Amino acid sequence: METSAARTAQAVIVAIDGPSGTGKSSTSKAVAAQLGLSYLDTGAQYRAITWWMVNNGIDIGDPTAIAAVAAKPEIVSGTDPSAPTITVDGTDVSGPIRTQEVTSKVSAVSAVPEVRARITELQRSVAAAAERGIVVEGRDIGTTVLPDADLKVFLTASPEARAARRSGELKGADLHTTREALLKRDAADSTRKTSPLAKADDAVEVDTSDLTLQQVIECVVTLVEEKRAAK
Ligand SMILES: Nc1ncnc2c1ncn2[C@@H]1O[C@H](COP(=O)(O)OP(=O)(O)OP(=O)(O)O)[C@@H](O)[C@H]1O
Ligand SMILES: Nc1ccn([C@@H]2O[C@H](COP(=O)(O)O)[C@@H](O)[C@H]2O)c(=O)n1
Repeated sequence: METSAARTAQAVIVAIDGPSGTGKSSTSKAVAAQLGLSYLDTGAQYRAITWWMVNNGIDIGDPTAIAAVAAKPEIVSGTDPSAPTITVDGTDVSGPIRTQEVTSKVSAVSAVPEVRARITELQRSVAAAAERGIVVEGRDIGTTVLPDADLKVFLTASPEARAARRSGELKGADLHTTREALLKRDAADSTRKTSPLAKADDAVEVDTSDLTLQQVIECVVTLVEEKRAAK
C-alpha cells in the first residue's frame, strides 16, 4: 500500500474511528479544516453503496446478491472538509444517503466482504492522493484501511450522550428509540466477521461524553501537532 507519494513534509494521515454518534464527522471535518488537511467520511461511502443497492432492487437480506453487484456503482468522494461531497454514478446522493431507510440497512450491506474490499480500495486510493495529508473517519480505519496512519484516535461516548446528541439532530426524536437504534447498529458493526468496528491497539481513546465538541477538536488538533513535531 502506497500512502506517501508526493507528500509534503508536514503531511499527516489521521484515522478517527468509533461507534455511531461519538462525534467522528464533526471532529474530523473541523480538525481537517483547521490543519489544512483533506477529509474522508467513509460512512458516507458505505451509505452510498447501500443507497445504490436499495435503488436497484437488490435484496439486502441476501449477501450473495449484494456481493455479485458490489463492483457496479461508481462512488466518488470530494475531500474538502468545508464542503464534502459524495456521488454515485454522477448523482449527488449527500441527502438520500441520510434517510432512515439507508441508516437501517447500511450495516447489512457493509458486512459483505466484497463490499468492504471494494470500498477499502477506494479509501486507500483517496488517502494516497491527499498530498497535504488527510483525516479519514470510520469504523476500521486504524485497524484495517490505514494501519500505518501517523495518528489513530478512537472516540467513545456513553449511549445516553450519543442518543441525546442524535435526537437533538433529528429534531427531538424519542430518546429511548434513538438509543436502541444506535446500539443495534453498533452491535452489528462490532460483530461482523470482516473488519469489525474496533479500536486499534495503538489508538488514543478519547471519551467525549462530558466534553464539548470544541474541547474534542482541540484535543485532536493537539495530538496531530505533537505527531507533526515528532516527524
Ligand atoms: N462533544 C460533543 N458534544 C456535544 N455534541 C456533539 C459532540 N460531538 C458531536 N456532537 C453532535 O453529535 C451529533 C453526532 O455527531 P457526529 O455526526 O459528528 O457523530 P459521528 O460519530 O460521526 O456519527 P455517525 O457515526 O453516526 O455518523 C452531531 O449533531 C454533533 O454536532
Ligand atoms: N469505516 C466504516 C465506516 C462506516 N461503516 C458502515 O457504515 C455505516 C454508516 O456509517 P456512519 O458513520 O455514516 O454512521 C456504519 O454503521 C457501518 O455499518 C463501516 O462499516 N466501516
